[in-house]
Amino acid sequence: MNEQRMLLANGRNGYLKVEEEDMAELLTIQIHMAQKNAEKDSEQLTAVVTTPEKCSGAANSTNPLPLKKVENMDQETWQCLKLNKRGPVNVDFRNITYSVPEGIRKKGYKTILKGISGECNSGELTAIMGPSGAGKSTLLNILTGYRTSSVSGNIMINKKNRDLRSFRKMSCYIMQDNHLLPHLSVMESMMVSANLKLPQSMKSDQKLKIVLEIMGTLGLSECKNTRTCRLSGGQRKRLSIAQELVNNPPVMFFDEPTSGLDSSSCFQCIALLKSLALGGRTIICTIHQPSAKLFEMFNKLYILADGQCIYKGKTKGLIPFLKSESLECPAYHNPADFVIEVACGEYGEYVPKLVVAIKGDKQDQFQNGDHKPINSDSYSGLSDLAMGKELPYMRETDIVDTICDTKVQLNGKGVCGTETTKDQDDEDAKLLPPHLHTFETSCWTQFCVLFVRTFWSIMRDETLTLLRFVSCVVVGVTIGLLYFGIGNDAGKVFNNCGSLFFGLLFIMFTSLMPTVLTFPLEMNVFVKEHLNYWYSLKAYYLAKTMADLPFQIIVPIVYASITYWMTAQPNDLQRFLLFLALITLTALVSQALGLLIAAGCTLQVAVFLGPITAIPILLFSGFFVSFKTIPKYLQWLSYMSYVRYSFEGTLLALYGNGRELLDCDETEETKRIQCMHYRDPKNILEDMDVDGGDIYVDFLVLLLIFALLRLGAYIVLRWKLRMTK
Ligand SMILES: Nc1ncnc2c1ncn2[C@@H]1O[C@H](COP(=O)(O)OP(=O)(O)OP(=O)(O)O)[C@@H](O)[C@H]1O
Repeated sequence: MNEQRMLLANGRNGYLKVEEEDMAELLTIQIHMAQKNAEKDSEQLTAVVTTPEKCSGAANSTNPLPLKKVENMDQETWQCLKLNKRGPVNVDFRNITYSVPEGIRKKGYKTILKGISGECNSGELTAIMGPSGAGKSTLLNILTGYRTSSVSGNIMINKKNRDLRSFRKMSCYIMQDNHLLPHLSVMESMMVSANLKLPQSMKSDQKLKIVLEIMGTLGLSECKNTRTCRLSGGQRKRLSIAQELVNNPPVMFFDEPTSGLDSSSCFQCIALLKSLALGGRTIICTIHQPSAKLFEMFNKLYILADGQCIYKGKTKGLIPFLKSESLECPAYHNPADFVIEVACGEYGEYVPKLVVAIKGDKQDQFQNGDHKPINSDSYSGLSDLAMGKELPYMRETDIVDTICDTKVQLNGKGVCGTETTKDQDDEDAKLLPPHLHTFETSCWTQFCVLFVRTFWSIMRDETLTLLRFVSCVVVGVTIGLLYFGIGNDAGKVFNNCGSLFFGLLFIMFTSLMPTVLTFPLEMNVFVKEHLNYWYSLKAYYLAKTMADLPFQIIVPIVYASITYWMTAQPNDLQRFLLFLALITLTALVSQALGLLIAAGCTLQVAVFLGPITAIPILLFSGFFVSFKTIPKYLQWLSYMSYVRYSFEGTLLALYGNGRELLDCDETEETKRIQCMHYRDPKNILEDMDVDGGDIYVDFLVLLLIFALLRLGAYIVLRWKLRMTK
């Protein structure tokens, strides 16, 4: 009775007949793939469900089985939503408890999940529901493996203990906020995903075919050239799903997939999840309060109230279950609303009663189905693994058994069914064959793909990139005009030092602030993609910093070239090149500082902290207060100020190394004395307190600070990733 049979007729107006007792009475899906252009690029997935909205809960089994009409959906497209050549992946969790420290001093503990258990099977769409604060997102984060610390209990994959790394590889987590890079088009975003998530050995045209198929199926072909920042909420959601679908993961998690969508888009979204589940995947999502129409599309429900499970089982079993506990859903009332009201205590203190009831003998009655996954073809990867062969495209699900078996063989005892802890995960990871831990592509490929993506993102960020260039030209010309031709004038030495210092200050802020402003936003995308196993932190960090390098170099070079000649600094190539190098190095150090601040803070904190850190750096740079006049107990701060080395180096580059005497045109007696004093560049260096300095030491120290800041930013990023767990 519970078998699913899908009959697909080839051709544009094929009919898909799905027989499934569980869902037969609940919905009639009509997936309409409208063809808008000759190449089928504009296919739009629209789905219409007709379902009784009354609070019947249980299905009427005498109804004739509905015929699902699929228009314009050829077999190839349907295949795209199907999970081929995979065994089912069932996720079981037992006795999950999660506590967090509570209170300002964190002395107490708050238990958010209180020993809950359940199972999510392949071929099913499971909804985790409950009132706000019930613990839905927490449970989802634990199931996905995004949260591992302070969690106790067992999570099992196909009845065997979960190995976190390999599970991450075979699953994906689509978060509530669709974190996408705004300046990439839909097609480009998809190709980045394909190039990172599909095996390196796969040919480009094959990857393109997969991408086009998925885009067509999810109705994204029409907007393939649209930048993601211009997509609608529904399109953004579909793009997030499409990106993860590229490698055909058998387990997909969604956090509030319908949030922010209108009712039609909500319906399209859940219809899509349903299609993915029908394709053989295990689909688990949290949902707040679905409409009756959406509610009935779910195969299974897992309802939480105050961290405890008050119902788990088939959707159609909910109303009979509540009825058996004397909770009668009023006629024409949405069952989803009703159960949330019950969970909130609107009908009295029913939660403890329901918790006990669903834990007891009633769970079998409502929970288990007679579920049978669609794809039961099994694949034994064990022999391949044993032979050290590379496993073919996306067979992780099949590897699940192998992983556990391998562990059992390796450690000589069964580890399945033991408590899942972070240490355990780490321990397990060590036991696994190394190639199962790795990403689909090599570190070099990841770097190349991410480098190109970051480079184009910066190029297309017209506002910021253009602003950086325009401001450097405008400020450069303004400074040039303000201090025009003073570089060789002994009477205007201090004005010249002021122009040099202002140049460093300008370069410092134009490098620091864009990084501080943009990096925290990018972090969300990075965390999502990294945790979904697209690429390593190493590859990302290298690509990110290298792609920004040309911009960090060009801006100071343009600025320095304009001001150097306009302010008539010495006509000497060596001095000019040293000046350029120092300005550029200052820009790089500032960017590294911005990166460190942005990596460790939220956007709000970073925006505040960025300019604030600049104050002591500038104060102790030697321009406002000379080193000798700084109180002894504060002098160490001067060594920390990288602008001190930049400024000292700049003065040495321009006035040091045996520069000829400067011009002096002063006629006024008092000024002439000072002017004659500063004709000798040595006196300038002496009075600026840099005469004992060495320009090459300045370069070395700047390079050292740059390296330390970059390393610091990497460590902070790594630490932050750990903290998210
Ligand atoms: N790190 C934490 N420290 C303290 N309390 C926390 C922490 N994380 C979660 N909580 C609390 O745990 C409870 C469950 O949070 P969770 O985000 O899982 O709820 P939810 O059911 O997803 O709610 P919503 O539907 O409103 O998003 C909330 O009361 C929340 O305040």
